[in-house]
Amino acid sequence: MTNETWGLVREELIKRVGRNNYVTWIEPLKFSDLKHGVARFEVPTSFFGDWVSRNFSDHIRAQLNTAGAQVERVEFAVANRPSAPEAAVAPRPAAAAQRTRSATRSADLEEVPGAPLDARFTFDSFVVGKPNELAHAAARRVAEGGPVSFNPLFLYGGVGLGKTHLMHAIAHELQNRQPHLRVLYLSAEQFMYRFVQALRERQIMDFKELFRSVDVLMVDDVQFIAGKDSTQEEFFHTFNALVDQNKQIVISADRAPGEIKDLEERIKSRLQCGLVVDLHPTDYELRLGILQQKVELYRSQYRGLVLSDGVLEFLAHRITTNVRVLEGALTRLFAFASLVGREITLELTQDCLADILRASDRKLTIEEIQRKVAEHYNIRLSDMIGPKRNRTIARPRQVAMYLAKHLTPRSLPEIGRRFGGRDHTTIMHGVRKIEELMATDSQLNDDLQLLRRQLQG
Ligand SMILES: Nc1ncnc2c1ncn2[C@@H]1O[C@H](COP(=O)(O)OP(=O)(O)OP(=O)(O)O)[C@@H](O)[C@H]1O
Repeated sequence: MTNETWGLVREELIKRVGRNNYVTWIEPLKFSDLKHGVARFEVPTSFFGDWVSRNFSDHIRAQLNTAGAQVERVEFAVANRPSAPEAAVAPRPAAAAQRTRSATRSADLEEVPGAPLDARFTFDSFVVGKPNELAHAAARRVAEGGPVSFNPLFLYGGVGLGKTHLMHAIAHELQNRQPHLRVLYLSAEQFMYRFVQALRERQIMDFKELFRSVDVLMVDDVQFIAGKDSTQEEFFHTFNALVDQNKQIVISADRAPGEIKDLEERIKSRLQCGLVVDLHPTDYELRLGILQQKVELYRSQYRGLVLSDGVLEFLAHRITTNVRVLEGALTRLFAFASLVGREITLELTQDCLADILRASDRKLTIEEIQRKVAEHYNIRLSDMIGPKRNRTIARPRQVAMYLAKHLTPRSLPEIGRRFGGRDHTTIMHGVRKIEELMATDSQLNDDLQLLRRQLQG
């Protein structure tokens, strides 16, 4: 294979990986040689090589094979040249246009090595509903890039509710509005990975400098660093340095800062300093809105497909787990219907999505609620059904009664039986007590929200 052939193959990869990824990760690859089924490429840094290898080597291999080259493996090696400091990091996503425009700027200014952004995750494609309107409004405010009004913006919520989507949307918007800003988006896992690599390669000063020199830092899934002491420590210092310089930070996690176990107290309290907003579980209207938007997108891809009335409503009603599952269901349905060339009817939907529908139907049991609540309050499961009356036991028990009443279809006597044979009036009293306390006790409200989220997945 020649360099020229690689040039052509490379262009084809845009379709697979998107333009941003292409510009950041594929274009800089230099083809070295292809021998015995191994295609070798030169990369600017070892981080770059690791990243491309982990994220894009399958795409590259597949594309090379499609073009007729016989490739079993793709390897990346750092170019053999004196290491200039600026060669130690990868270019920032979508920075190519800027790179040509501002060729005179110092090299390190242009090199912010973040994770690739998903081109589909924009504000335009984000459907707003009651459960996410506050998170959306806060994200929009940050994306305007005006004076920093809250720092950090902390977005949290259950699996697949749109945290990553909103973070990418902020990054896209900032890059469009203010291309000179250095926006760094990465997951907490990548933060740790980069930190460990910097330690190993004795480049910790470069690491510090780099992370302290961005204008906007976005870290996804921060709960990942809980319990990882030196990473937490480094994160803490980075965080402080940026806040001191009045740089915007956006963080996401699967739960509120105070609820992340094994996260240092000082980090928890810093994370709570800005605006903490919750992406609530979706409601029916939001799910329907998301499905309608997706169908619009699919119309161009699957021309001629007919969708019967009531199918989207059925899906929005039945698949309540998370948006990722909902999207997956719709994608499968359209692909299947187009393969068999049939109209998407309710019947076809039920057949094609039987497994997903069954999984979504899973009923929550009172035992699961008791177990989760006991774990949350750190009491023994046996105390849920036992006779103890002291408040540290009785209150969690009432919380479990309340959740059993609201999250399962069980009657009060049935719930009573599962709580060690208690009378239905005791259950009613417990439920009322919690309802009363909810009016004044914000900690209790937080606990209930978290538990609901965990139980309803
Ligand atoms: N309000 C929304 N409008 C449109 N799409 C959405 C919305 N919420 C979520 N999605 C879509 O659902 C999928 C999952 O969202 P995302 O990856 O942002 O979830 P997450 O909250 O980061 O989940 P995780 O906890 O797994 O990291 C994505 O494809 C995203 O585009």
